[in-house]
Amino acid sequence: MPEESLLDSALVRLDEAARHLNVDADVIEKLKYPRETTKARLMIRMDDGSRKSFLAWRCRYDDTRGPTKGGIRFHPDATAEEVEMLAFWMTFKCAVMNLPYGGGKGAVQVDPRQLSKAELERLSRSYIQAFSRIIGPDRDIPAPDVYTNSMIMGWMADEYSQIVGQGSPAVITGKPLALGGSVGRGDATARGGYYLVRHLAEELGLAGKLRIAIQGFGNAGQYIASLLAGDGHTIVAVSDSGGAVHAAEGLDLDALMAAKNDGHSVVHTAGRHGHQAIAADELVGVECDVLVPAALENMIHKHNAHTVKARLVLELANGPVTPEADGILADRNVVVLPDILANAGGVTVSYFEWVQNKQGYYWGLEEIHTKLRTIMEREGRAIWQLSVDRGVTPRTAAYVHALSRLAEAIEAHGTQSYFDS
Ligand SMILES: NC(=O)C1=CN([C@@H]2O[C@H](COP(=O)(O)OP(=O)(O)OC[C@H]3O[C@@H](n4cnc5c(N)ncnc54)[C@H](OP(=O)(O)O)[C@@H]3O)[C@@H](O)[C@H]2O)C=CC1
Ligand SMILES: O=C(O)CCC(=O)C(=O)O
Repeated sequence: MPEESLLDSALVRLDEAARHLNVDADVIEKLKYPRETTKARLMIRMDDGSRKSFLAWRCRYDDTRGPTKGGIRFHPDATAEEVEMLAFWMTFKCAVMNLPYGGGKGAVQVDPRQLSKAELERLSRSYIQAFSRIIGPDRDIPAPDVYTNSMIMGWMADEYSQIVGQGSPAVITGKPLALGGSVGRGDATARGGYYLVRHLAEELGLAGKLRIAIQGFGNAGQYIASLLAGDGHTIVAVSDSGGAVHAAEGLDLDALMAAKNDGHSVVHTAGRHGHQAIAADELVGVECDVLVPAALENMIHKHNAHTVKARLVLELANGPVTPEADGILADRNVVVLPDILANAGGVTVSYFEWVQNKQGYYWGLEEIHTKLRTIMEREGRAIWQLSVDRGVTPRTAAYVHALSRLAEAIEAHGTQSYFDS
């Protein structure tokens, strides 16, 4: 019997949502497969004069509701299957937030930490050369993801402009401000999750000062730490790819940020500031109120889900909890605010960036924050209510919420649609 693929494991959530909604079988058939996944081999010149090649992909999963949208990941373990699964999640995330987008994702199989800045720029430009016919401001709009950032988005936007012969900022989001980026995109992923938790605090039974554990200390992890610490909550544990540190009385965030800025792991702070090194997997089970996965997929699984002490799991990462772990957490009354809602602040502010690029008129930070908070609260409230009314987990409610919008769009296109080809 063939092994279950990564996408198959993500589709479990679609099947579950379909059980709670009366949708046509055609809709499910359409959402079960990616529309197109393109593979390329990027060849770049290294600083020592040698050539090196890297596998790369871009998947446009579904464009029924608008141009496909989703980040580009640079990671040594990236695969075509992972890209398709991430693009499937983007399809549902954009529908959850009612953004006029479908879902896409891209990746390069590379450890960018092994490249010089010049090599990284050549690789980023070469990605756009390979996929320039697939992306476009009204076709497929990339953005940052794991181990990519605004500098890389800037190089990519520049390369695309060179290819099409004109400035085209709306082709990519998460750009530097100087190239048409939006204020507020930097911390948007964390800020969206932060607004969501604040809005639902009463329903979630969260009151007073909370103890927070954060897995992953990059863009999403560092910003959520700052936002929650800013409200007086205590960050008791954090991890990165190098390990984890713990301090029951609270970690010194400045020391952690300084270590990351100097290129070290958070473990570098152990033995000082009251920080104690712990095994990376122990982070999932530390005593805390809120656990924030902000690293990679499948980090909370059937072998460690029973160790979770938190009352709430706020999924800033994509796919951090496996379907088996979901069941274990639900049985133990641990609430999971799911990725397609909890981390959707990033793509929402990307949408604001794209709108500003198209209209050529730029908003201030307060306006961005208000718009983001309004959408997070509106969709978060609707999903929470749906989960209460149907007696399902917030994850299933989020999928039901998104699926009803996707089904409506698929049906509205008719039966002879370009979107069926
Ligand atoms: N950036 C965005 O706009 C959005 C990101 N996301 C999701 O959020 C998650 C994090 O992305 P982002 O913060 O942007 O990525 P970053 O590249 O900024 O940070 C990733 C972090 O994860 C850490 N990490 C990697 N492997 C492990 C591991 N095995 N255990 C613990 N930590 C690990 C990295 O460690 P180290 O620092 O040592 O390299 C780094 O701190 C991903 O799932 C991404 O898809 C979701 C929505 C939007
Ligand atoms: O900002 C975006 O367009 C997409 C971000 C992303 O890749 C994600 O939400 O997983």
